[in-house]
Amino acid sequence: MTSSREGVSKYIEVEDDETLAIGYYDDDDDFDTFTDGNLDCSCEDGGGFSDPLSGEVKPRILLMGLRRSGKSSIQKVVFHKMSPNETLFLESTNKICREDVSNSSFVSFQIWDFPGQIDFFDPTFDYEMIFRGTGALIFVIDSQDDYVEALSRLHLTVTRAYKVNPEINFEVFIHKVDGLSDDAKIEKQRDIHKRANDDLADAGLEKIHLSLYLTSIYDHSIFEAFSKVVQKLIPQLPTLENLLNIFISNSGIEKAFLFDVVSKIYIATDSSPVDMQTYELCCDMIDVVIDISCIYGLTEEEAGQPYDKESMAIIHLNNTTVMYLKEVTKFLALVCFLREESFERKGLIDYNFHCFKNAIQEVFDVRVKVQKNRKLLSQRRWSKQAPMESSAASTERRPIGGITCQSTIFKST
Ligand SMILES: Nc1nc2c(ncn2[C@@H]2O[C@H](COP(=O)(O)OP(=O)(O)OP(=O)(O)O)[C@@H](O)[C@H]2O)c(=O)[nH]1
Repeated sequence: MTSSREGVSKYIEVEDDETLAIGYYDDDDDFDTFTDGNLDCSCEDGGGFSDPLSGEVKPRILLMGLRRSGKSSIQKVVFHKMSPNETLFLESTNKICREDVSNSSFVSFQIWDFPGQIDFFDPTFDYEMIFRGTGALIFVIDSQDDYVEALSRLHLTVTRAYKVNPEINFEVFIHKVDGLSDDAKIEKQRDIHKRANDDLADAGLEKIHLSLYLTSIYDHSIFEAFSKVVQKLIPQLPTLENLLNIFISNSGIEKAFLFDVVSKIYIATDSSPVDMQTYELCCDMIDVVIDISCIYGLTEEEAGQPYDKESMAIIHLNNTTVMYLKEVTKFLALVCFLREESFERKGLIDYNFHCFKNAIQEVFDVRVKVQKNRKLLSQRRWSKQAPMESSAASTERRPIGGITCQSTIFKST
């Protein structure tokens, strides 16, 4: 399964304080510039879940850390399906690279991969401009290396970013933990957590919250960590969680995940705890569905979409658990875990799923409306044609939590 943009990665080169050369590296590695500066690169989506809002401001995720800590590898493995072994041949990044990830409307953001050493004192580096529009800052620490320098860099980066934008989520990936024993992992995490927080406390910045994750590109931990980072940037998350809770409790399902199929990031799950094994099984199931579909599901005339409206799969595990995957949108899948006896009421589950899908559509529609109004508002602000306070559009904004889903879900008995 590939995004429709595979092979063409969009990048941005920071040239000076104000000027950004916007363009992309194509397969022959030439940097081509968009003359009109049009950055809209969301995927076309016939399923009705595309984002028709060109010019929408997407949350920005920054990947920072020392040289060779693994930033580019993370981006390539999670978003470009690069196999972990291939990352051995990645060259060092020497300029800021930007990529738009627009798999579905809920998973839509920009990733900025920074070269190892950013000099905050370099006058040509406008870090204020960069941090101002940032949703999450991922700082990657190589756990197989001495991390004293990384910690001081983390401190400098976090304090600078916080001063510019206190809303940023600070995420620390303690990376390359594949070479460590379980005890060593816990010990490293504890030590890094303590030292980083002590440094912040010394600077009087104990209110800054750092979230720590143990990650490796050689297992699913990097996908799980990225899922959590992305989830924090989805304003509709509580609504999605709520919908999943209602769906599973009325259908006899034990656990359900809403997955972005392309990246295998789960954008929401019900409120019961997630264990790594369950998450890994879901990822494997998605791979199986896509692989089987690629091999047996595509006719020669088809342009090659292995995931579509018809996509669904049922896997019976040997512990009386059933895994059930259903297509929600062109880019989203619902993966559920349930007992065999609950699966006997498949009709009820399918009906409830239908209601769930409609509810997701409603959430999406509200989001589109909010974004449209925001765009309208900013256009008006720029053209100074209408005062901001009296804009009718602003009255249209309503909190996403206020959605009432009208679909009736039937209760499993
Ligand atoms: N063992 C292990 N190696 C990793 C992991 N992630 C990345 N690497 C390796 O780390 C090396 C550096 O990775 P890069 O992704 O180029 O690092 P970077 O941070 O982008 O480096 P710069 O571009 O120089 O800033 C590569 O050889 C990767 O194969 C991991 O999870 N485990």
